[in-house]
Amino acid sequence: MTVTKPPNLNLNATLKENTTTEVTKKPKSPSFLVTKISIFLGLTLTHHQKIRTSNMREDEQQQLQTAEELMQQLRSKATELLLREEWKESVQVYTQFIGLCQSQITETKQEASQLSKLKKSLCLALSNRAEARSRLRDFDDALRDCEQALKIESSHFKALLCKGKILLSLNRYSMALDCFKETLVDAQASGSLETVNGFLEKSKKLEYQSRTGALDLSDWILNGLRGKCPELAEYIGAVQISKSEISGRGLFATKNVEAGTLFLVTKAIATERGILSGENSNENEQLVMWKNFIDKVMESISKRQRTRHLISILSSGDNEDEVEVPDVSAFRPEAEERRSSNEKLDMGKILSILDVNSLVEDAISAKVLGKNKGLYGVGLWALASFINHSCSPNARRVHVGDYIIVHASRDVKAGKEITFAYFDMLLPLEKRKEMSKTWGFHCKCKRCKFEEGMSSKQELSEIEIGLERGIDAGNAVFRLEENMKRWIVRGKEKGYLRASIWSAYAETYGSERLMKRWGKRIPAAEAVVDSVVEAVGSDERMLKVLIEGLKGSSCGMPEMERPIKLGKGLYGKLVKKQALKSLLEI
Ligand SMILES: C[S@@+](CC[C@H](N)C(=O)[O-])C[C@H]1O[C@@H](n2cnc3c(N)ncnc32)[C@H](O)[C@@H]1O
Repeated sequence: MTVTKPPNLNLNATLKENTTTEVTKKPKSPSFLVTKISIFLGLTLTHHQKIRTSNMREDEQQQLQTAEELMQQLRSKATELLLREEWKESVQVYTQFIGLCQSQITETKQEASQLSKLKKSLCLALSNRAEARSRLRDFDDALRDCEQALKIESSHFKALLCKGKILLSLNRYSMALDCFKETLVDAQASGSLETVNGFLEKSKKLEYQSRTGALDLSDWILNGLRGKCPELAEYIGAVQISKSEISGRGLFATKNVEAGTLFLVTKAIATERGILSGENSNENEQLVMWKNFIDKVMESISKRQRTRHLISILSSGDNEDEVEVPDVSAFRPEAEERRSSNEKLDMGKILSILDVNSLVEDAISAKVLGKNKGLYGVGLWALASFINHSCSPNARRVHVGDYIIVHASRDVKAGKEITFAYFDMLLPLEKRKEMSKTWGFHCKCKRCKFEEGMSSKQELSEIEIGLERGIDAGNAVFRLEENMKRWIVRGKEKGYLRASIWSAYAETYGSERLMKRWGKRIPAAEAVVDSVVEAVGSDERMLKVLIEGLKGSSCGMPEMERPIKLGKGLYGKLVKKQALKSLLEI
């Protein structure tokens, strides 16, 4: 919406000084405010100049009248700005109005009827300022405005409606639901029944989702991910934060779950997205995106005490084993707001925290639903930041809009640490070491420890080097399989080594020529896929091999169950079986 500012109202410049005027501060005297505000706003000065020059001459009545006139002008300016969606300026003018109104109430003698009129005006102004503040995503202050308005009039329709909307934005669904229920009383009279019912439905749906984790994105997915992303609710499943053997703290399952089960759904503290110019994308493009991302995080910290607190408990990479282990309940949207701001959080620390915890949405180990191709995204998700990396992960992340959904990519037992891959784990040890180095750590996962123990095996490095130099993929697979028999490698460990040269397996199973030559001397694709999935969880590339194999055979229903299970590990329980089939194109 393009709008021009009203004439004579250079609010940005003139009101700067007043932007910090808070309703909680002690109100200034009416005459002081009247004069000051009039000058700032360039309103009808003659009256107020009179007040200033003949301060003592004017009687109280005249002052009241003047204040009333000024309040009227302020109110209409603020309303005009609100309608123009000039939120910041509207907050500023409402702040002036509210200050004046409060001082009229507390510091001047008013008749009962006049006092009640003033209180009504104050309530409305507080509700309107809350609306403008919430549009600026200044939710803490907006909520305070609503609460102040509701202290004056507990059933004030606009304040309740605005409070409900803010609570929804803060993902406090059950509180929002209660709030909207209260607005029902006056909704009919104010002609807003339909709006209120819409909000009621929405909060009911989200409250249920956040309690049960029951998400169903089937329709949206079957519809080709077109249109707006579905609305999601934050959800925390059977998880807790504890000390990790990998490093510092980690997230742990508190009960046995099967592949596909949701662990958590959380909204980003901030995200930044942009289209990079593909292979030619230069460092500058990414730097600009990161700068914007950091700005957004900073803004969020400055506006919300809770964000500040949550960020302050994330790892900055230093002394990770000594930092406190927070309770997972601190991440529930309805958790008590922390009012204290004694957390030390300077710019240097914030940058380290972002460095350690930010995730790139379209990493190979993540799934992004409903986003244009080529869109690069980075974000910070507080609770997901406690998930350590593993090269044999048991969870995956799916990105939908600003939400991250973390689910089990294979069955997970109670008490096990939940891990996902920060980078591609279908690579040999040395390549993965290089990747973890760029993340600033030396990977201590079970698979890396096992493969480090195998590094003395000359044959293994010969296979890897051979592959880099372009030896026949089938030959590499054959050699690894034969060597594993000799080394007596079993179970999951077989899966680890196979995962390390997965590209050779995929190439072999996908090539008629290679299968003709090696097919009878290497294990069947399904058995290899099963062992790799068991070791490192579901991945699209294994699914591809499986589906290609199935397409080539006349498969019956039992064979379909395998890709469906793999698909669940990939997409979680976000999609019903039918939608999953169409997603997998089977
Ligand atoms: C997003 S945080 C994960 C949570 C972190 N452990 C904590 O206590 O807050 C990422 C940091 O955890 C540590 N980390 C994660 N995965 C690891 C791994 N596989 N091996 C060693 N350190 C790891 C690294 O210090 C990394 O910078």
